[in-house]
Amino acid sequence: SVDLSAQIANMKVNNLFLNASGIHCQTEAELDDLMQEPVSGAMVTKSMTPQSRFGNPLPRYYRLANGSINSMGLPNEGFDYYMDYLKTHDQIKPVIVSVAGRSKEEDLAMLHTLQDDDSYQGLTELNLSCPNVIGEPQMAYDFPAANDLLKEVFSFYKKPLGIKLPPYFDLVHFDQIAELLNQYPLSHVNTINSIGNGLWIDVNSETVVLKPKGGFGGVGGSMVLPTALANVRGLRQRLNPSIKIIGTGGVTNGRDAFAHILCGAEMVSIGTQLYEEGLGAFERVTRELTDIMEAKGYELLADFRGKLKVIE
Ligand SMILES: O=C1NC(=O)NC(C(=O)O)N1
Repeated sequence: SVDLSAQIANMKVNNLFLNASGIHCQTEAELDDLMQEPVSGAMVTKSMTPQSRFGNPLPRYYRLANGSINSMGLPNEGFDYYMDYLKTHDQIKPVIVSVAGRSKEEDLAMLHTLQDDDSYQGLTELNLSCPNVIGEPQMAYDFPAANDLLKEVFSFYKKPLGIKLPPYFDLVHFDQIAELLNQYPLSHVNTINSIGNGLWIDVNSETVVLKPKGGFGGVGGSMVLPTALANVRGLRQRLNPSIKIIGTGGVTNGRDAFAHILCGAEMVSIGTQLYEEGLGAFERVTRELTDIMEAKGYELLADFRGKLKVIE
C-alpha cells in the first residue's frame, strides 16, 4: 500500500511535488503525462464520481492576473475509468485517487468498492471541498455531517485515506476541524482546495466571466497563497503528527514551495501555475527550491519543515 508518510520520510527535494487534483489529470493521456513526468514524486487523479460527468457548462475556467477562477463542476470520466487506468498502467510513482461523491451515499459506495477491491492498494483522497457542484454544499464546512461521514467511512475503510479540505478563515474553525479529524486514522489532509464562490467581472462588458452559477467559482493561484499558508500552518499546529499535510494553493515558484514546507507541508501541489505553464513548472519550481535550500545550507526538507519562526 502507498503510505504517503513512508514515501516522504526520506524524501529529498526532487520529488515532493505533485499536481493539484483537477489539473492535467482527467484523461488517460493526461495521467500518462503525469506518470512520465520526471520530477514530480506523486500524482493525483481528477476527483471521480460514480458515473462520468461532463460537468458545468462553459465558460467555466478563467485566468486572472494573479490566479484563476473555476466552476468546472467535477467533469471526470467516472469511477470505473480511473480504476481501469490503475489496473492497466505501471505506477512508477504513487497515484492518489481522488473521490468526490455528490452525496454521502455516493462517497460510501465508491469507498466500499475500493475497500473490497483486493487489487486496489492505492492512497485515496476524499474530496470534501468541491465548491462548484450546483446545489451541493461543501461537506467540510458542515462539521456534524463531515463527522458522521468519516465515522461511517472508518468503520469499514482500512486502506490509506486522506481528505481534501477547503480553506478555513476562523481560528475556531481550525480548532474544530482539527479536533474532528484527529479522531480518525487519516493518512493526510490536503489543504487547500480553491477559495469557494469568488466572482470575477469583465468591466468592459459588465458581465461575469463564468457561465455556471451566475459567475461564482473557486479562486486559485498566487492570490490564495496567504490563505493556503495559514491553513497548512494552522492545521499542522493542531493535527496529530501522524496525519501528514499536502500543501496546495498559490505555489508559483520555489519561494512559495519553501514557505509551504516551513508551515509543515510534507508534499506540495501545484495547480493554477501548472495549468497555465505546463508540466515544465515541476522542474522550474524544483530548481528554484533547490537553489534556495543550497543558499541556506539545507540538505533535506526535514532540515526546515515546520520550522517557521514567529516573532517573540
Ligand atoms: O474540488 C474542486 N475544486 C475546484 O476548484 N474545482 C473542481 C471542480 O469544479 O470540479 N473541484
